[in-house]
Amino acid sequence: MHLEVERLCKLKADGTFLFRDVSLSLKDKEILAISGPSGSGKSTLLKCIAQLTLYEEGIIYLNRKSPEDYGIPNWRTRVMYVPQRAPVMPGSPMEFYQKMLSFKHQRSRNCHVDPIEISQQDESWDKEWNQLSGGEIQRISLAIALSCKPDALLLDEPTSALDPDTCLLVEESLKEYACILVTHNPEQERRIATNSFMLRHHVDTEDNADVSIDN
Ligand SMILES: Nc1ncnc2c1ncn2[C@@H]1O[C@H](COP(=O)(O)OP(=O)(O)OP(=O)(O)O)[C@@H](O)[C@H]1O
Repeated sequence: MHLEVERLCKLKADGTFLFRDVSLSLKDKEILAISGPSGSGKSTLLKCIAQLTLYEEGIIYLNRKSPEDYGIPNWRTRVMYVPQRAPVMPGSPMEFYQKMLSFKHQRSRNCHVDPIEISQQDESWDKEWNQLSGGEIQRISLAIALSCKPDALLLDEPTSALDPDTCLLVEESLKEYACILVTHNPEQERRIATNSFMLRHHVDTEDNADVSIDN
């Protein structure tokens, strides 16, 4: 697996750069940590890579194929974004998971593992989403994503609502995957990141690239 991002640029609504010329590379079992101040564009960067948000310039490849080569729905099952907070949804996590499995692009991948086993919390799966704690929602959302075995996981502060012990458990489980992970926790970055960068507020001077990481 090789995910490559080359010179990705994203403009804000006012026409100035949110970030400019971000380049990065991710391979199997690597964890790339992204830190940086609030509003510097970390979540937006992940959403651009997942093809959930448009960007102005740049190219993204998975195994040398573009999102268009895969088709966007297929790309999103392979390069999967997990938001910091799951949107409020009706029903239970199990209903959500069953529905997700019925989507053509998930069905065709046919490589799911049991998310209940991954989450190690049987009792939460049949409750309504709105009866779960922030930490329970975070663990279940991550377990659903891991169970789909995406090629790359794009994780937006995946442990921000977890207690320290659960956080360490989740970190251990991530080491098997290729992840780009947004974190505000320098200790977490030290514990699990194989590579890292800080996204700062963009200063618009000539040829001012924000990040370039090449493995
Ligand atoms: N699709 C979009 N197009 C243009 N600008 C956007 C888009 N989505 C978000 N933004 C703007 O980009 C800025 C950065 O938002 P983003 O959520 O990416 O920051 P962040 O670094 O993840 O912040 P935090 O650490 O607080 O979560 C915000 O000002 C937001 O309004």
